Amino acid sequence: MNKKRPLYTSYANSILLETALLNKGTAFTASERLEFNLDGLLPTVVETIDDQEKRVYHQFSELRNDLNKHIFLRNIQDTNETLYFNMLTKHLEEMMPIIYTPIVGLACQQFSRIYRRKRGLFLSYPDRDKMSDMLKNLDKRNVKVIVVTDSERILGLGDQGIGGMGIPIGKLSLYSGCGGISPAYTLPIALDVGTNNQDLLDDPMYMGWRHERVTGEEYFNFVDLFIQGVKRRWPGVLVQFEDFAQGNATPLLKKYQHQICCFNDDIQGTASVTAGILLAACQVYNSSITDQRIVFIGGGSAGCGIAEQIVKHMIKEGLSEEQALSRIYLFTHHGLLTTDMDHLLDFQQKFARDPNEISAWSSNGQAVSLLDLVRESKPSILIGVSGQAGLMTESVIKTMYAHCSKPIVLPLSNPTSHVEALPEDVIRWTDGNAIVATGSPFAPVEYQDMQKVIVQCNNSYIFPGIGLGVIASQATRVTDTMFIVASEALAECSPLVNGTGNDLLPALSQLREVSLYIALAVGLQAIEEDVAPAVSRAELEQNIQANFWSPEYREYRRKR
Ligand SMILES: O=C([O-])CC(=O)C(=O)O
Ligand SMILES: [Mg+2]
Repeated sequence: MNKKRPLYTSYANSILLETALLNKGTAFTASERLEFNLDGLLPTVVETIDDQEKRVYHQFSELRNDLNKHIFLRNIQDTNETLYFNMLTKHLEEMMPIIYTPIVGLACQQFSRIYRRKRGLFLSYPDRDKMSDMLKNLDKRNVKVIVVTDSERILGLGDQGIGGMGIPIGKLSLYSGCGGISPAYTLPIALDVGTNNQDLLDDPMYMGWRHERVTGEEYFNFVDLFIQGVKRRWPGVLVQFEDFAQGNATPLLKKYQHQICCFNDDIQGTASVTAGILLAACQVYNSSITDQRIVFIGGGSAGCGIAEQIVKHMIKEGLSEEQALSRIYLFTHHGLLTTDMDHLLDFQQKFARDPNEISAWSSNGQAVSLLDLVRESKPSILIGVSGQAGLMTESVIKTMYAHCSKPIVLPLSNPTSHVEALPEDVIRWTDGNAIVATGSPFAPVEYQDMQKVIVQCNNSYIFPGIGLGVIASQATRVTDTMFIVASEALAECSPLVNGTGNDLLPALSQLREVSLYIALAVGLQAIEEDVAPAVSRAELEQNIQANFWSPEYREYRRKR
């Protein structure tokens, strides 16, 4: 809902035009131009935001190169945020791949080369004694959502040093563009704890701290300084951890999820969207999540996060934990995880299988291969979270299909170059019978006379709605159950499930509606779990609407 009240500001002259959150450019009216000493600083004509949007969209459309398109959009964002989000919401499907996955990956890799202007906070380890000052220097009094990364695992691209800042910026664009959180309330943060990326360390243009990564106690103490500082500066703020390496992601989540309002998007957001897709697919097939057998390729924190959440849904649907776990197999670069392996990570333990159970599965007397596993365990669902291209080979998919006439195949690794299989291949290898969803966007696949839409199984379906729900309900914690209800809400939005269309998930252009729907479920759950003030459903709905920002200009008055 757009706030129609006038906005009072003491900024004037070119300062007003150079403040991206307030700038309206040629849309300042004649009386505002007089009031704010803007006469002469702008071309004569007074335009509407639609006029401006047409011009910038035309400029955008003239560009041929995706990275240049990204730079162009970021530039509009840095000069006029309202116009940027107005254009983004009008062309979400076209622009999402530019400001978000996959092109944002390239922008992170090239960050120090394409850098233009300041945005967000860079908190570097050598400045750790100045943490409070750095947080104070940012002149946003009312930050409600922070997305923070230490850039060690940017998408599937690994350590990008401070270049990882592109990710929090992109995620927060979706918070505002899809989740209706005003950009006045958002803050991207890069923790600069060094980089182990030698190319960056050797690059004379690299703009981060030229030092190997700080690790262990020093690292965790630094993150803690940051968290405590944020708690003092913006009490109650929602913190989204993004693209931390798996060795740190789970410990940080475990440490802080009961201390502050926070979540890890790669673990919990990815799990939630995947579970939502699986719930929807099960409903379409008239089966239950409890009937599925699932093989994961990759067993890192994201994969285990998905597995954890699937287990919770299975238990909710009546299985014991043991029964649920018996339906899940994790295959990593060490092979199928079994209890006799000595390098299992904490979060992998419960998914490890009894080696006796699988001892006869190998076809050549060696370790069980992925193909052996698929042949013997007969999965109905195959999930790729390996970060490695091509692991879902033709023989793997065909073997799966031989045992399951309607396979669900999710090659989720990002960006596009890291996908485990191309959707068109999976569809061909399964005679058009597979449901395929990917982490990065893919064009629809033509198969015989059908056009198959490839659903994007990306956490962007979930985190904007979680954020909106948390903010509107004033939740003080993000609980696991909020992600469970978010998945169920997402499944209810499935056009195939609710009979409004032929696709498994709503189009990206519907993300605003989806986020509103998820926010309500999340807010209700927060109230139910007593982590948010008790209000009626109607009041919560009202709060969600009141918090839902629309990228339109307001009338300005001078604050004296
Ligand atoms: O950013 C995305 O597209 C999804 C995500 O969180 C990741 O791959 O790390
Ligand atoms: Mg991520």
